[in-house]
Amino acid sequence: MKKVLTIAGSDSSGGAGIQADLKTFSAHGVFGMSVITAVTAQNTQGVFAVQDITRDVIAKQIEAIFEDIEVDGVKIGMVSQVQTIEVIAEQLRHYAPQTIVVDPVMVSKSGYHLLNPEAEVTLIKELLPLAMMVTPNIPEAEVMTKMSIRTLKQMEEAAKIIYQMGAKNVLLKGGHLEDDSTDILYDGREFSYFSSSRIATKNTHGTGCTLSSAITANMALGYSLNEAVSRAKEYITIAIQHSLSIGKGVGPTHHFYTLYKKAGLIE
Ligand SMILES: Nc1ncnc2c1ncn2[C@@H]1O[C@H](COP(=O)(O)OP(=O)(O)O)[C@@H](O)[C@H]1O
Ligand SMILES: Cc1ncc(COP(=O)(O)O)c(N)n1
Repeated sequence: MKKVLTIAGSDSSGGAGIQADLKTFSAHGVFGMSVITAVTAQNTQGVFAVQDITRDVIAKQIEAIFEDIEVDGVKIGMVSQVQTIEVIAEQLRHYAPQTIVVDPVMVSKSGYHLLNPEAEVTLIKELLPLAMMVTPNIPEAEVMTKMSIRTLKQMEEAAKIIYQMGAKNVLLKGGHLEDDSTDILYDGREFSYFSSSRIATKNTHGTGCTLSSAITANMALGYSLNEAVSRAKEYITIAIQHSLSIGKGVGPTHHFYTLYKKAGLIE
């Protein structure tokens, strides 16, 4: 069985972060492991407190996994602070796993700064050069490039700038634009487009976490980069189509719709 690691924050409400990542891994039939960078007190309505995990405990979690288990893919989500990023980068340079997907999580859908703004530069400098792929959403790409992004043309321009920052591939997600949800992949030579109709729902908590985990799982399973993104896009689209109205705010996606359907557990 393929073994995949998420390095990210915990979301107590189970919709985003570590919890979304592990559910996505399970739904893909890969074995999920986790390094927790921060514990958030969070639900569908907001983030109410964050406890960062110390540098030493993050280092030890990574060491415990890599010294014992072969890792087929790594996904990085919420990294919170400068020292968190530095220790992750240091450890990953040492263990050098083949596939690293970086989701540059900055601000939650509810508006909370999950990444200290002072750490934005560190994330770009330390993590992008290690990344097989980086998956910014539009607001994150705007912070990274300092440009305003409203059109597909501007998404392409931004993807080129982010590529120059060191990631081998850039997947710029279009979930925050108004038209169809088109994600653009740039590999330094050409663009590929992954499109779906916009689904009318407020329940998109954890969509970015889910997409990057699905890409990582598919890459670990041996799919090519383009296939991995295409399958992940299909997965997130179904997960949003069948998202769950849990809680009073922005509800989570449905990770097991396809599995339940196949097993005849739902109509
Ligand atoms: N309303 C929607 N309908 C269809 N796809 C969506 C919708 N919202 C987001 N997506 C897709 O979900 C994935 C996550 O995108 P996005 O919401 O931009 O990221 P983030 O969760 O990081 O803000 C992308 O593939 C995007 O195209
Ligand atoms: C621990 C953690 N990691 C990531 C997100 C981003 O998810 P979203 O953009 O859907 O709020 C989150 N809310 N919490």
